[in-house]
Amino acid sequence: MSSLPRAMSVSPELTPQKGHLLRSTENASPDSERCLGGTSPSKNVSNFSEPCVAKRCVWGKLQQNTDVVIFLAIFFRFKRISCPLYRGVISCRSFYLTSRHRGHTRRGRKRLTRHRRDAKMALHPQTGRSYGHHKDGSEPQAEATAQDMGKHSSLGRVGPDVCPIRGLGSQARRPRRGVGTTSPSRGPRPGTLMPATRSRTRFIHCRGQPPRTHVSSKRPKRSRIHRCHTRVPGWTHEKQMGSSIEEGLRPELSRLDQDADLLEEEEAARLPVTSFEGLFLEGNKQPNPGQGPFFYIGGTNGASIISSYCESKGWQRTQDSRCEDYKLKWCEIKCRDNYCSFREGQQLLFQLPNNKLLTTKIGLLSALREHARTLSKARLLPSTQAKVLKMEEFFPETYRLDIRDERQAFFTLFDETQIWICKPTASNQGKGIFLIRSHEEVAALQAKTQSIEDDPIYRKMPFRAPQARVVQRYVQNPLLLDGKKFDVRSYLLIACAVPYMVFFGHGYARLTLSLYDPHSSDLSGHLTNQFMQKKSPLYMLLKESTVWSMEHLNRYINDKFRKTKGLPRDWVFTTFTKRMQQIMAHCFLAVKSKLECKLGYFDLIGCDFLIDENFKVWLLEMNSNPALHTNCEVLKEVIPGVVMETLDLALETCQKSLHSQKMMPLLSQRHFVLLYNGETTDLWPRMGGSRHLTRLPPSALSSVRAADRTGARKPVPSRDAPTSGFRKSRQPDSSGGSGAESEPSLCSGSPVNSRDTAGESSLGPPEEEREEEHRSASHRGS
Ligand SMILES: Nc1ncnc2c1ncn2[C@@H]1O[C@H](COP(=O)(O)OP(=O)(O)OP(=O)(O)O)[C@@H](O)[C@H]1O
Ligand SMILES: [Mg+2]
Ligand SMILES: [Mg+2]
Repeated sequence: MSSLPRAMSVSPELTPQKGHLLRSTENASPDSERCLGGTSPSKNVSNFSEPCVAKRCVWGKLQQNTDVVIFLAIFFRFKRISCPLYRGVISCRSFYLTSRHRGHTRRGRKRLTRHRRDAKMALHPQTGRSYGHHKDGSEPQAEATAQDMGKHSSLGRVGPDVCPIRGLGSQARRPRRGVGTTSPSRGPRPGTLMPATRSRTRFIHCRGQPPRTHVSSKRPKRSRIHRCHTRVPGWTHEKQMGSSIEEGLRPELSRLDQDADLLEEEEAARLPVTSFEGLFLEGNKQPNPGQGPFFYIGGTNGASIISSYCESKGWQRTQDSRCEDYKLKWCEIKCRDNYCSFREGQQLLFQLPNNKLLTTKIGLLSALREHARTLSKARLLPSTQAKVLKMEEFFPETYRLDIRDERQAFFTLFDETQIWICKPTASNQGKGIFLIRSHEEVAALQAKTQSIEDDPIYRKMPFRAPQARVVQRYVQNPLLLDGKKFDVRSYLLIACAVPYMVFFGHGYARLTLSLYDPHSSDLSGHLTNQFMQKKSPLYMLLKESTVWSMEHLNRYINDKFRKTKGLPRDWVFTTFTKRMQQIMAHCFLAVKSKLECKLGYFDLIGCDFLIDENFKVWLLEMNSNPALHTNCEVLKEVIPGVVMETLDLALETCQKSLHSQKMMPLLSQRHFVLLYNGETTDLWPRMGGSRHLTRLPPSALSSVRAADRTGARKPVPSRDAPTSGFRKSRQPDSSGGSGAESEPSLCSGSPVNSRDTAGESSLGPPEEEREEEHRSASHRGS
């Protein structure tokens, strides 16, 4: 407790208004007694603008009645009421963080020095003395410390290691034991800004935001987060701890931060490119403990791979989800705040904010439908007669159950010769899926949806409302591998969003454990997800057989079907690969103009394909946050490569975009295949201004090169399958797709402002949004 007066004496002579405020809060002189004795807060605030009076108040009171001050400090600490003292403390901390951060740069230090000198002169024009001097000459210890510091270091010298708020700097940087000058070599450590053993230091740092680790040359703007109120659908709405306290203080804080912000913005305006360079070019640096660069991983999906990648670059992992000074953030679950505080061009953030346009079942269906409408209109134009991929050629017939007309259409067309599969829009891992085969099952579904629609309570309960669902025609005749059903997981990588750099990547095949029987009611034979297979007691024994590499699949198909079905050699790496690429490019184009893009956003989307016995390729769905587990040997081989190349490409493309460099060739491109190069296709601003894509007029849009290379990964040579010819092979596409197929020039031309039809009328608010918001924390990529 003895250190409390020192804490409260922090920053007497310092800098502009921040220091003034703090001093004012400590007023115990006649002036301040009036304040504390019940003057209105507004009056108190006005008093703060009189620094000299306030300063005298502080020291007078401290000197006379330290215990009263201590008591009041504790009182306000616990009461958390909006009072000058409290505001002052907040301001002090805020300014401390700001200044400390600015002190990281040489220019920042110079500015601080100049700024302080000005402040000192303003406070003591006659004497030129800057520090709190009491009429009686007495000084609290912190004051003495401050003066000591002044002696040891020149008066105006302020280094990065000396907090501009005197006394607080040394306290902030190390435990209070042995207060004195701070070693210049000592930097702040994240999470250890203030020693927890001292109530005074806790007092200061418990307010406002939790300790953060400021590393980059630009101060994270706390206020920006809170200023951003846009409710972006599709993410969890995390409440920041302590935000309510700060909300109440926002006007004061923003006013008080103004100076620092202005200074910093000036500074940032001078040095933007250097800071970007620093950010993206400093890979493989020696780690500097506690100093970053930082990365944050939310969840466990792929965490160890991402983590080792980042650590190999010399970055440090932070566990603070609110850390804003990160270089890379990879979260399983999208969080609105991440996007609000995102610093374009300085950071990498995994997942596009509205990737649900592709990665929910209703989103994808709606996007494809709308794209089909646009394309059909375009087809009427004589200049766009090229063959276009049709949705029904690769996407099983699907109906939304949350739209009455569609539901009715499905109930009407159903007959018992078909099987349908009913899936929740935004779920994964096969959860909530069931098959519909009989009229009874249809009737039950009809009754359920009807009762839900009729129930007003359900409609009003946002979290209890039934999930929006689709029914999809079940592909009854899948290609089987040794009698087992399988699907193929591939990847759509949006490595860069400004300009778009979109890639295709091979994944693996997922097989069921049991033999396929279309009439079986056991879902584990119908659903090929690993999650479903893991439920089987045989899984641990046979898990290696449930995941095949693409090479294995290729060999198998070569061996078993090449002759009997008249397939080209290496069908998997030629025709099939090309078809997947076409489909992915088509889907991407369907949403291209609607995705929210900022430089630094990147996304890895898992795409599931089913091959039927006629070798027709079906897209089943696209997944955000695809599973990156490595619990099988094949996954151990495939997944780390996918993740690391994803990160490499995201870094390289972002860096090139930032520096207006040509994207190609990409040094980090290994297995991924470029599907879409926005640099050559879109008009986009290279630097400065809004980074939102500027669209060319439709007539100027060139055709999309859906696939500039056919095979992403070379097949492992099999005895009878020499690899030499696999890239050249251009055999007829037995899946029905044409090798020469490309999108016409208008294919990407859905209007910029066109609405996402995923938000069409439904049972109350769009279900997919609600669902996505409330995906449980245990949600894992699948
Ligand atoms: N139309 C269909 N015809 C045949 N099988 C299908 C169809 N749709 C889905 N399946 C099977 O059901 C499985 C789960 O479907 P889907 O992938 O759409 O659901 P999910 O819950 O999102 O699963 P995940 O995200 O884990 O892949 C697929 O892997 C596939 O085996
Ligand atoms: Mg899925
Ligand atoms: Mg799937």
